[in-house]
Amino acid sequence: MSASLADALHEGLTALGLALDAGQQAALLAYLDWLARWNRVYNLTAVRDPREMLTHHLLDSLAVVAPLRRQLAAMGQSQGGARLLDVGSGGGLPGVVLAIACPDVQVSCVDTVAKKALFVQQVAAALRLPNVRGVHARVERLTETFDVVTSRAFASLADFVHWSGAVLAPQGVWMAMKGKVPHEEMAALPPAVSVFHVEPLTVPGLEAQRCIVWMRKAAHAVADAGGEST
Ligand SMILES: C[S@@+](CC[C@H](N)C(=O)[O-])C[C@H]1O[C@@H](n2cnc3c(N)ncnc32)[C@H](O)[C@@H]1O
Repeated sequence: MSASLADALHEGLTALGLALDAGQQAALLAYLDWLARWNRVYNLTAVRDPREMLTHHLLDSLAVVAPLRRQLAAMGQSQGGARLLDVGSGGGLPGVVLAIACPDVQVSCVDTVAKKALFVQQVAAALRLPNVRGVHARVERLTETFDVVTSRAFASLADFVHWSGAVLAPQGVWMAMKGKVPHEEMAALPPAVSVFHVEPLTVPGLEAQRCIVWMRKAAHAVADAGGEST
């Protein structure tokens, strides 16, 4: 990767207020390199220019790191041991980026397309990321539970929570990465799901609007399901 990409990443991290060490920054650039090189074979992303990929994919995903850390702290979850599922992860966005930035969080990236899950597995091995794995499955078929279930460019909020409801731990949270605040999608959510925060994001170098829609299972829904605290 060129020095200018490394500089651009460094600038982006500074703008986001994220302190990642040299090893983490090198891993992010190596991941970008993998994405760029394997894009044609795996059809991972429509964005092909490395500089654009840095902004649209890496920095876009890195923008949720600080909010994620704050949320885990609020949940009383030290990052160590927290389990995160990235639904419809494709080439590992945001899952691989979050795994690099938060080495104590255990990240699973699930996708229905085998070659995408395989790509994540290959990246995890090549970059020596023991806390990330690619899972080839429909999210509806998974049986484990997770503290945080996230997605980016995946589905409407209603479909996202419907398909991943069974894998969210009773006290867990959904972290949906969205563009503009999706008022209509929020209005279409079932009563068993409550939005507790809509968090605006600023992505360095990106003009477009971004936000996180934080959701959890409504208290009555957890009680009805006989849920217990994690
Ligand atoms: C538009 S891509 C987004 C990829 C990535 N999150 C990103 O931001 O670049 C949506 C992905 O969801 C996957 N997908 C669709 N339905 C799924 C399901 N039920 N379970 C798991 N993955 C699914 C697709 O195979 C596709 O890779």
